[in-house]
Amino acid sequence: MLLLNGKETAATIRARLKTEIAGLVEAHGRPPGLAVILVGEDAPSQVYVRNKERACADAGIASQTFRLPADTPQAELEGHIQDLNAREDIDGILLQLPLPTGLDSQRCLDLIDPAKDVDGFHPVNMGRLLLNLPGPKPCTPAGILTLLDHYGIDPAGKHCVIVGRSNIVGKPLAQLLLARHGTVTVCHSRTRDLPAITRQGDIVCVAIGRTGFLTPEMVKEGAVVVDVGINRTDDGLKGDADFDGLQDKVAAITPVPGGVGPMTIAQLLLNTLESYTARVQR
Ligand SMILES: Nc1nc2c(c(=O)[nH]1)N[C@@H](CN(C=O)c1ccc(C(=O)N[C@@H](CCC(=O)O)C(=O)O)cc1)CN2
Repeated sequence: MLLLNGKETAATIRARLKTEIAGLVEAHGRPPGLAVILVGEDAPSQVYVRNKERACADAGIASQTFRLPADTPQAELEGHIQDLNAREDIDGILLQLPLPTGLDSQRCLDLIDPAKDVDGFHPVNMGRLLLNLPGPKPCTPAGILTLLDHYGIDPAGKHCVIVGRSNIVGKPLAQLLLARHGTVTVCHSRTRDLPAITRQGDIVCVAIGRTGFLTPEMVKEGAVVVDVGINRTDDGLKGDADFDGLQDKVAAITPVPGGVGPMTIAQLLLNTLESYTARVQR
């Protein structure tokens, strides 16, 4: 069984980016700038944002986090986004999701300048993804593709089964795998006889937020399992896949923690660098 080590792979990418960014700062006189907006007190989001801040600092990206209270009015939040759209030193804007109840995340995402949309969630960039045009790719799905590439796992011709149809993971992942010539099936809460479908998967990606949901009976011998779930349990962080049970059956699997999560952050740095490069070359 091959362990798809996202922590190590992300570290390699981040080291390369650090060198590249140092050269670009010399050439252009300023570092890439990332603005992160974090609204409310969601505990996992605080962890993810802190990890993003640390990764940026290490790579030489100037990141600023705007921490806003959970009762921030929609109009005020939208005002912040518009201010950041106008700032020359900001190349990327990221709105950490989920937002507290009562705030309309789609309206906010729609407002982010597509050229600064380092999450790739703006409808224009989602459309570009669908059409296979250049543009920022959502960080988790793009990070998964980079991880598969790193280990020489090519989705071309493979049956890729995705469990979960979120805008952040399932849908964009389906497009990226399709663009890489995978045969893609997206399953969700209304899918009938899910195990019969996951058992067909050469690559099975699970992103539904239920601890240990994907069991050995649900995958075929020699499948590749990509676990996107991060569930906080009394036994620590657990994925959506039963890692221990699957180990002896699969050809490769991502761990949680240390699998897809660190790749999400590496991809954010890549997207920020791309946005910066495009803006300094205008
Ligand atoms: N604006 C966005 N919001 C959210 C995204 C996103 O891509 N953009 N994705 C997820 C959360 N996420 C990024 O923000 C994210 C998830 C996990 C990790 C990570 O480093 N995981 C570590 C464990 C960290 C821990 O919890 O202790 C791992 O798996 O090893 C980074 C980013 C939802 N929101």
